[in-house]
Amino acid sequence: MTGRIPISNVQPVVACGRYPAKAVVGERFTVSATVFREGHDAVAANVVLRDPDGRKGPWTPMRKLGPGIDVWEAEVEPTSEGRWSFAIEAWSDPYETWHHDAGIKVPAGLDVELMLEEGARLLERAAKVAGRSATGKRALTDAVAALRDADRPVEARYAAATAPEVTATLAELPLRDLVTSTERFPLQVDRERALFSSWYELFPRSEGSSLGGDGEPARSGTFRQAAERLPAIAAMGFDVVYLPPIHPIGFTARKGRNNTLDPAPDDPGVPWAIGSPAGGHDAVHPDLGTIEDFDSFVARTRELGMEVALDLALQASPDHPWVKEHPEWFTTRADGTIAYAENPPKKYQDIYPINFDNDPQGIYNEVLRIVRHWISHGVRIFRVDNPHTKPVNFWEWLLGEVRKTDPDVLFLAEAFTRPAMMHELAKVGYHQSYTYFTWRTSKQELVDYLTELSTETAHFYRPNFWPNTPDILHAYLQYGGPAAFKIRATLAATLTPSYGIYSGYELYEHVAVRPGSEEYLDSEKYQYRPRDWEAAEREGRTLSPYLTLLNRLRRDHLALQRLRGLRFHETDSEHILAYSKRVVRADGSDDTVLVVVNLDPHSVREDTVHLNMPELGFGWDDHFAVRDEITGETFWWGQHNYVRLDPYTEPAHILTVRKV
Ligand SMILES: O=P(O)(O)O[C@H]1O[C@H](CO)[C@@H](O[C@H]2O[C@H](CO)[C@@H](O)[C@H](O)[C@H]2O)[C@H](O)[C@H]1O
Repeated sequence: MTGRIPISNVQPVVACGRYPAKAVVGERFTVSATVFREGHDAVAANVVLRDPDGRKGPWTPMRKLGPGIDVWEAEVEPTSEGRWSFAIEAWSDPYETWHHDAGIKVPAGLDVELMLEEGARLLERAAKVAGRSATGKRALTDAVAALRDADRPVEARYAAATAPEVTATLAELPLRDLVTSTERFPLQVDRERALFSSWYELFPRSEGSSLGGDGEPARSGTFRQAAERLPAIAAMGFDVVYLPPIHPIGFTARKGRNNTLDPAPDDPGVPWAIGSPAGGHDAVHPDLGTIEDFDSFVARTRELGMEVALDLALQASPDHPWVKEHPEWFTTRADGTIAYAENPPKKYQDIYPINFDNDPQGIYNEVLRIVRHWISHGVRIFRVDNPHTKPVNFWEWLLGEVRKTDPDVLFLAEAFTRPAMMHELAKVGYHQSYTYFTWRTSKQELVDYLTELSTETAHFYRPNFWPNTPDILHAYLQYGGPAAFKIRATLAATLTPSYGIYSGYELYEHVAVRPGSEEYLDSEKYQYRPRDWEAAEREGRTLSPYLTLLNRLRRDHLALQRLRGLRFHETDSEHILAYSKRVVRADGSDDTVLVVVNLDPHSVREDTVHLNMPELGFGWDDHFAVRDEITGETFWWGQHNYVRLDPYTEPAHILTVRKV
């Protein structure tokens, strides 16, 4: 049934409240609803935010967006992790109704004494509301006396009842009639890294590895060697070190270099082909070292202020212990064979997919055991490979179980598939999700996609932007030269609060295995990839100083740590993209970053940026100082601004706004 005061279109609500909306600790976000009533009496609304213990938050009145719209909103800010809730209360506002009516009738001389007495009775009632401060009470009783003081001029009596101290007192604790509440809507509040994180993907086996040759076999790097690379990653400002699977790799149907099906004897195989006689998902590859070496790697990562994210790829090489111990976990065909996995058109001939329906309880328990095993080794983040090829209700169960014991453990969904599945995975509990960003390169594509991500889906889908991954070397990077790497890193790092790069990005690695392919030549998925980081630094062949700057700006600017608050600004050229990120804090202060990017990595582009000034907190005719954090230059900007961006020097402005 509709309540006495109708309340509809409550946001943020996911699937009618079946799943929680998402926020992180300290994230201020907008709650909104449509509220109205019959007739002409005034209505108002407020949000009731409750913490995980059910305690109510501070009184949060909502404001009406504009006349005739009936949309109300307010900002709330959860302060701790856990399952919060919120409800909207709508009510009839007798004081506001009186204020409006008396404002018309008293000056017109209509029902004057009656109106003033009705006002006095209302304020008398308001003075008795429990919890009213002594000062507030006095302001109201003084107004009551003034309203009834027939010796004063009528205007003065009316003015006393509408004085700022009276309206402020009533704003603090209003008179509320016909209070109508919605149900409580769930809100999951996670630790901040669920929203704001900077990922670096690293194959530990490549650090200190050798490709062999001259009769020498290829040699794997180890956890201990990979740990030596950690300080450089931390110095660049990354905070999550993501490791592709670290488990033993199968021999049967092992793949060779460049995804060939006839490996050389010393080809190491693909890390995602998990399982060999040395163990399965709970073991470490013997070439990488021991579990103690892994523990030291995790500890060193933490010492440097970062976290390890581990790959969770639920599939098995034909040599995985599961294949012998639990043949029922796989689908056996009529000829007795098990079909290999596919993600069409990709073929994964070296792995078997799991059939979750044959022995759900057995598989569920085994996966939970594995996840808990790695949690016990200090892993608090999992990057889940191809979650869209497993049942959604399995993920809902698994993530729910983990949340019960380890609510700080985060999961990133690597589902490159249709939006319905990507959204559902986020709704049932994934904290972050990969996106289509890698393939959105034109201005219109970026505007459309980012508008969707930062508004329509922001309350349940936290995007993580990757300019490259070991599977995706976009043509833009293959043919755009170093400028393309700068441009895509700038976009990824400033458009959304979570982004990541796969190592080698800073070295501008850009050669595809063949024209038209997005696969790297000599991909690290199939072989070791030793890199001479020091020589690249020495010779200035690295983007790492720029990445360091981007990550510093992300740490320094709250606006870059939030998804909501992104606005695009008009530009004349199809090659120039302009946007701002802005956060207004509870005390009214704000943080604003303006970014202008030349999307054309080949040519200098000049253009005019037309700023939507109110979106930046300015009037249309205001002027203000901006500092380009890349070059250190300061400009004086207003509504219309000339820009010239040269991809061979700096293809972007990252401007911090100075308010004077
Ligand atoms: O299917 P996606 O594009 O989402 O890619 C992810 O999953 C793949 C399967 O795990 C994985 O593919 C790699 O491992 C396979 C199994 O060893 C191998 O057959 C593929 O050639 C190799 O690319 C991919 O890396 C991962 O991101």
